[in-house]
Amino acid sequence: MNLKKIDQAVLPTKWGNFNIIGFQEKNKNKNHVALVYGNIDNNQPILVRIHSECLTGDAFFSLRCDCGLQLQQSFKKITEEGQGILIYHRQEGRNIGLLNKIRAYALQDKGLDTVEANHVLGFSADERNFFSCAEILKILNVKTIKLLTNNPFKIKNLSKLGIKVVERISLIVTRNEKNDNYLKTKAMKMGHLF
Ligand SMILES: Nc1nc2c(ncn2[C@@H]2O[C@H](COP(=O)(O)OP(=O)(O)OP(=O)(O)O)[C@@H](O)[C@H]2O)c(=O)[nH]1
Repeated sequence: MNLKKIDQAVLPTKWGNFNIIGFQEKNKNKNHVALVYGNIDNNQPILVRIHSECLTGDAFFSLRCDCGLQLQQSFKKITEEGQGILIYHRQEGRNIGLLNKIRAYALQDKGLDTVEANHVLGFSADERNFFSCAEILKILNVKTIKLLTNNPFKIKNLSKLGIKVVERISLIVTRNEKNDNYLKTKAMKMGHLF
């Protein structure tokens, strides 16, 4: 195991009380969190959202992406389900980091799309991995899940890491003129299903 569970506490949110659990990667100063709702019954597939960090969308209400609204929808769907887990996946900007994401935004302001901008900066379109997410689920004794995502790549990756995804549940948010190109590029070049 590469992850160590640090501690947990109640986190009251506007959707209800979650249990926030902190994890630390061994040998690295990197942390992850899982928010657990309800009494997890591991005899059935658990509703899970793996939400990749997006400071601009999640905290600053950016309209450039769909991240913030997807995060809110995830809280809502998990509480409506009565149980579920939201993993906040600390790989900002599809794992190029915040400063490179700002560089990528600057290139997009000049006309490149999100994939082209990553390439110009020397990255692949998606630099993420899901090792820590699979490990968190295993630590929580969860092996079979229903995943909230539009991205089949996540399902493929989790399956390779021993997590069985029995259902994909879409997270469709309202488009606006600022995120329209981003969402079109994700559908056309990155295989997202909208
Ligand atoms: N490199 C880069 N990252 C971005 C950009 N816009 C958003 N992100 C990051 O993209 C990540 C979210 O990935 P998305 O491709 O939007 O969605 P996903 O997680 O693959 O799929 P969903 O499960 O449907 O949300 C977050 O880490 C964001 O910070 C961008 O223009 N460039």
